[in-house]
Amino acid sequence: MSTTNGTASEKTIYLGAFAHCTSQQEVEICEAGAIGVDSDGKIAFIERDIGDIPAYELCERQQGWEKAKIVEIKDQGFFFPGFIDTHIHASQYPNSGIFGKSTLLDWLNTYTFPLESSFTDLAKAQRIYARVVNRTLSHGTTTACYYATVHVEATNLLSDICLSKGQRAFVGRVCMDQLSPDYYRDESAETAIQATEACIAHVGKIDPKHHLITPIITPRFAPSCSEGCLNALGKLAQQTGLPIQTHISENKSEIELVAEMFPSSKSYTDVYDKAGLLNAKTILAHAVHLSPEERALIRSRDAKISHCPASNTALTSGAAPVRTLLDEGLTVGLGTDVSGGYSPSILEEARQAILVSRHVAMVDGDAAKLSTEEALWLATRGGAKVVGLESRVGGFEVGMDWDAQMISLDVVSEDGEMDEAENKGPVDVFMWESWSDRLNKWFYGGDDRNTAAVWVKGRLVHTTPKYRG
Ligand SMILES: O=c1[nH]c(=O)c2nc[nH]c2[nH]1
Ligand SMILES: [Zn+2]
Repeated sequence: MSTTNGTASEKTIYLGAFAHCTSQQEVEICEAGAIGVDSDGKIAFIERDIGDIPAYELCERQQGWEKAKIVEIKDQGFFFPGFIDTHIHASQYPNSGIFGKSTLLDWLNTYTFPLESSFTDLAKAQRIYARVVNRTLSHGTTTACYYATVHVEATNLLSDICLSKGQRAFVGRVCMDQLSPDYYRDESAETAIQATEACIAHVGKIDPKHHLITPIITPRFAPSCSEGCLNALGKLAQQTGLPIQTHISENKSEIELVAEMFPSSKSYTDVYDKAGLLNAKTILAHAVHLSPEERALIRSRDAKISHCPASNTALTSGAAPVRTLLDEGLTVGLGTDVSGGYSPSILEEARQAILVSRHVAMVDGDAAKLSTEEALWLATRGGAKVVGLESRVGGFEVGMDWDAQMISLDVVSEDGEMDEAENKGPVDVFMWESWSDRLNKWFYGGDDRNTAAVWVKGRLVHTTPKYRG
């Protein structure tokens, strides 16, 4: 049962192992836990060592929880916070995996603009957006920062779909009034602003308090926006207090283009800063080739970074220096950047973050390597900070929302057999592994077949047959 504001209506106690990041370097694994979630979808209590206490006794122990529903992990799995995708193009989902040998600027013209321009067709938009929301939920993404297209109706449809399916989402109508094809662009800065305001007004009607859906101001990137458009979007951000998302410093040709197009700006970052688009609610995707001065400016404005390693590798954009970004105190999360990135899975993105950090380490030294714990931190707590929701999601603490996933692992029996009908996941557990080993096996080998169930604000938004709640 869900209420209109997208929260659970039944008190529930989640029983079994749970894991979450307690710092950038540490994952707490609790083998026998109990997490009580109230009717608003908020965590009301956490018990860390319930031992063999039966479920009914647990309910009686907590005043007012006698009739609570119990959801128990029955295999060797664990609860984990939902993932946060800080940068994904919902409209590009059908192009996942289609990029050939292209690099950013020809990729946009060859693959991306033709697909995005077709979102005048609302039936097509409905089909694609329903699919991408289902798919990301099935991979455990409880919060997503979406780019839609320039089309107001289709962008509003994406907001409607996220709301009805219960995914927490930031939905951006893309602004692009220059250097874009004639068949796909805003006529002028004024029309870009009007269309953005129309999308903001729509969310104001369907979710006025932004319980789940928040509009996000979205200049595509500096080359596709005139100075007038950037300035007007900066003003709109200031008037509304809404967050901002854009791309920065992804590819060397793009950076040269920005320098040519904005000769009075000191850097790519300065273009956004001058327009009033660089503040604590700004999400900058990629940030591969930033200079030390640009990183210092971003830090001073408290703007956030979405690291998109799969996309950066696929489009040969470069390897973002994540260790440097973190050491300098910048806030970083992960973005799938579908369809520059080929996968809608943040777990896959976290693995890619680790592998890319190895490539950086081969040049810069071992300190550049990210650990499993750090990658999981970026996927949850880091992402939560990037979207300004760190007090509500990304971990398990009293008062936070129950945005969570149930991870299930298949257990190989004593004789080496498995019930193939029941066990279809990619990760086998032999029961001699430590909990930390199990977490690593899921991290490197797992996929959506391990994501048995997903909740947002306590509302069950995705299940597989593995879920027996
Ligand atoms: O990865 C990217 N995807 C895009 O759609 C885009 N547009 C501008 N710059 C971009 N980078
Ligand atoms: Zn992108």
